[in-house]
Amino acid sequence: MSQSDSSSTPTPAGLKLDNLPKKPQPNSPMSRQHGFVPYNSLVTPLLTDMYQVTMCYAYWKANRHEEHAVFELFFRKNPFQGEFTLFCGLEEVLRFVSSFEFSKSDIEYLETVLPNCDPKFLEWLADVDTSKVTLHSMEEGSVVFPRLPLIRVEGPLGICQLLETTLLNLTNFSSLIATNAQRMRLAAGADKKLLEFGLRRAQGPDGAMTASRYACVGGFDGTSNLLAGKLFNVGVAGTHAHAFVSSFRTVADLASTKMGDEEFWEDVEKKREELGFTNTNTSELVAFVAYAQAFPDSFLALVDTYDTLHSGVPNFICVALVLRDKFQRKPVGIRLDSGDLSYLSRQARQMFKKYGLEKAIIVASNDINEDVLQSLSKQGHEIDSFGIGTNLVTCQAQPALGMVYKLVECNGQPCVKLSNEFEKTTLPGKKRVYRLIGKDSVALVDLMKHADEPAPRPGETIRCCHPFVERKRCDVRPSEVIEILKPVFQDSKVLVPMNSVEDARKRVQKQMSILREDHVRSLNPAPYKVSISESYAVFARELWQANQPIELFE
Ligand SMILES: Nc1ncnc2c1ncn2[C@@H]1O[C@H](COP(=O)(O)OP(=O)(O)OP(=O)(O)O)[C@@H](O)[C@H]1O
Ligand SMILES: O=P(O)(O)OC[C@H]1O[C@H](OP(=O)(O)OP(=O)(O)O)[C@H](O)[C@@H]1O
Ligand SMILES: O=C(O)c1cccnc1
Ligand SMILES: [Mg+2]
Repeated sequence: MSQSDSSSTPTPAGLKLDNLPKKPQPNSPMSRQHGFVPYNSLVTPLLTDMYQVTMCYAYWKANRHEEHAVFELFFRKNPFQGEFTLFCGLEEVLRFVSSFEFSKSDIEYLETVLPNCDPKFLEWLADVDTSKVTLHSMEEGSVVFPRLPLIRVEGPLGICQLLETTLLNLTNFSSLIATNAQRMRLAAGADKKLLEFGLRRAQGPDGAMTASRYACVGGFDGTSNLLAGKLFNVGVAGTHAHAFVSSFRTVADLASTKMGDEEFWEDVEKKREELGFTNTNTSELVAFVAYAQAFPDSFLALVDTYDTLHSGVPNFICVALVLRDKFQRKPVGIRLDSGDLSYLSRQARQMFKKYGLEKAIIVASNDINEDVLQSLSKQGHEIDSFGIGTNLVTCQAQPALGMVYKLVECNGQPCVKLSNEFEKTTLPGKKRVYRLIGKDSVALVDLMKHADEPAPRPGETIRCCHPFVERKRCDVRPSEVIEILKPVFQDSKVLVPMNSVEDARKRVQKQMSILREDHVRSLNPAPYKVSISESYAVFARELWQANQPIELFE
């Protein structure tokens, strides 16, 4: 398998999409300050729903656009019937927020969409920036749970409102993909190589780039997507397709039957006779020789074009033995792309052992998903590496994560949204979030407190209440307390390092290791506790009650 990998962290400037440049506005104080721009040139203030701009206009008309607002971004249910989620997309959010400004042509377009609006609003909009916006966030790659604020956005109401859709767009899919990838990693086992093969099936170019990047954050080892390799500095790898095998017919299709000055093809044919593989497909054997001539130290053959066990694997063995024994080169292995992957991988391994090729690697692909990985792990198999495309990048098992962005405070007053479904009721007011860690470095509970309550301290007994079910409470005495919602953007400055994929991937591994096994198992996992302090519980309940009209029955 041809592979490349590099671990150095690229500079932000080096990460710009070469072929889709979004140049910062030349005179913008923001862009001058950071030079951070989103990877994707479509990520601009106009990549939003129209209602954000119309609401902003109405706030402006009511002279409320400068009122101080606090919004929180969160989701209500973990995806894939699981009990954990990986939070991702922060870096692109920071790139977006720090370069936020409407271009002249954006404003001209908005004028056509809102022809009757006061021109002074558009003048105001043309000057809008995020210098008065503050962001607190979970780290990229954090393990997170329902109802926790993942990003808190504070600042002028009109401007914070304008950020909603884009922030959701940038966090929903990246978090979903990273979570999907991590679930596949758990199902496959830590020792397997996982490769993302989904570019051809992804939801357009940006879906593909996001999937390649966050699959690697979530635990994949690399991707077949070369542009992702270049831009995100992730490992790339690949084998070959059926077209390569079926394009060859006879030995005349080889430019030469030799490798260097030595005969190659004849020796391979002799080997086939010697081993008694009389029925294998000769055109496939020719294709394998051609591939080995091009990649003598990374020869990996797709073996299912004609017949995996009666042609592909024996042909691979013939070429591999000649490569190794005559040329002292390194055959790598095979790829299985159809059939029973458990059975075929075990049969192939047995054949490899018989001919002294026991170290040859077996890559498997073909519509693999989390369930197939789980099932293969139970059945037993000899696969070293999985190539996974469609079901990873399209998140077939759940195509969207329901991240939302809700107003929790405005002009110093807490705000709520009530709902018949209690999960949809919002938690009002500005909150701080703590992860309480137990004796064995295991995460016990996440606790939300009102922003002006004192932080919990290690060693003290802390009463933790269920956000909605009053009788559900527990006491926790943590060994460690970590504040997990941290400042990331203030006074036009990004306050955290821009993560490389590798940093985020390491964070994912570290964070997964503090979760109890029962929260991550695939079948009926146990929910992780997300709780609120007693005093916050009293405050929230009073507010919910104050806002809920009381019906009169007669
Ligand atoms: N041992 C196994 N246990 C569970 N699932 C498997 C096993 N082997 C393969 N699979 C999965 O079963 C499905 C087989 O799909 P399908 O029937 O379309 O493939 P195929 O007929 O083997 O190959 P193709 O149609 O591509 O020639 C795939 O999703 C594959 O990942
Ligand atoms: O199955 P996925 O998880 O999406 O992995 C990627 C697939 O893409 C390639 O073939 P393609 O599907 O294009 O053709 P094939 O089905 O005929 O092999 C490859 O051989 C894999 O089967
Ligand atoms: O390199 C491969 O084998 C590959 C890449 C993309 C899709 N399917 C297979
Ligand atoms: Mg396929």
